[in-house]
Amino acid sequence: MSASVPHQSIVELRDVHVVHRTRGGGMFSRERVYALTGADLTVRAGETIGVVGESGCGKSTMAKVLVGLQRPTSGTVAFSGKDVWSMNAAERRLHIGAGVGMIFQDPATSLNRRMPVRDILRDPLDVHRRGTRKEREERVRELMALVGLPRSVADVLPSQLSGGQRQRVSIARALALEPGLVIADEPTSALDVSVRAQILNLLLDLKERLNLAMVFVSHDIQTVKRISDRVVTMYLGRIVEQTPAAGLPEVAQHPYTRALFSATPGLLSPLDPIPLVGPVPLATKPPTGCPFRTRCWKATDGCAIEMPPVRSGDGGAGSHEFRCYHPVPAGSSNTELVELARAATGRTTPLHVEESA
Ligand SMILES: Nc1ncnc2c1ncn2[C@@H]1O[C@H](COP(=O)(O)OP(=O)(O)OP(=O)(O)O)[C@@H](O)[C@H]1O
Repeated sequence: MSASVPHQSIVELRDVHVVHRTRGGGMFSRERVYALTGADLTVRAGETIGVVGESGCGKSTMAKVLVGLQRPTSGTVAFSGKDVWSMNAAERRLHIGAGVGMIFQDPATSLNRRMPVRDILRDPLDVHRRGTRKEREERVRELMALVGLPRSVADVLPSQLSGGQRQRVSIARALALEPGLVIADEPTSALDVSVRAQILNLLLDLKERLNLAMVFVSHDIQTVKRISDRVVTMYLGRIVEQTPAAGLPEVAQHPYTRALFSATPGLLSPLDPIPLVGPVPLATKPPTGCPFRTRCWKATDGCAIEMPPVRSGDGGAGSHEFRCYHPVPAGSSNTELVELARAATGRTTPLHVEESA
């Protein structure tokens, strides 16, 4: 994105690819899974970026790259301007660990089951040698108060806590070293519906109070739209669009973003999904050119030749970009797009039906 946005960048991904090698092509051969392809993303101080896309499109892979848990196959990941994968492991841990905190989907598996809450929270402070022992104990108490955990749970194990309390521990741990950025990968989806709103509100409150930047990965598109400044749409390992959240879905110009949002209950009334053709291709065999062309009602033969270059969208210089040869005119109504897609494809099947095909 352009340099016209005033905030300082915390993390920058440049042309990042993640390719996994997996068994699947027979006993002795390995298949390549293209989990992330050519990702460019800048996360700036204080902003909230929502990441959306269907299952398997690479959201978690990108989240792990952003927090230094996944080494890219190629491309650069720079924290505060420094390429972290050119550092040695110890330098990288120190550099990233202090700057970025990660909140995982399921606190039942992401917290050390043998450690009491106090030790879980003190661990990052010990590793990073923050303050004296007494100061670390004081910081643990502060963190517990920050996330609304009673002092009485300091000595209990995660298994003795409720799901909501466990996620509060994860949030406190992610904030232990006062990072400028928190990556939250589906932070509420493993929780009971009754506590989801509390945890989300806690995160938003902390974000404001501590002036954190946040990358929020979620299938809950309505929430993503509500809480984000910017929304990144991914499809088959690619970032296909970045838009300002305000004005979504009409501001979006990539046909996939419009289709995804049109299939989201609660955003448009009545729900009127844009029909798409066929299933999502396999991540082992992504199409040539634009990855969405096999399902897109606007695709032409030219879309198969190469990935469309980045174009600026009408949603604001520096904050709206997409990669498409045949973008939707900004402001097009959903009804208009549904009619065009039906006419072009002869299909009426909505996205969420195709997803399970
Ligand atoms: N360790 C791995 N080995 C092989 N393939 C992997 C590995 N991790 C992820 N993948 C594959 O990479 C692709 C992207 O996965 P990723 O988990 O990033 O998607 P996602 O958008 O987060 O999905 P979901 O919304 O279901 O969590 C998928 O095809 C997935 O199966």
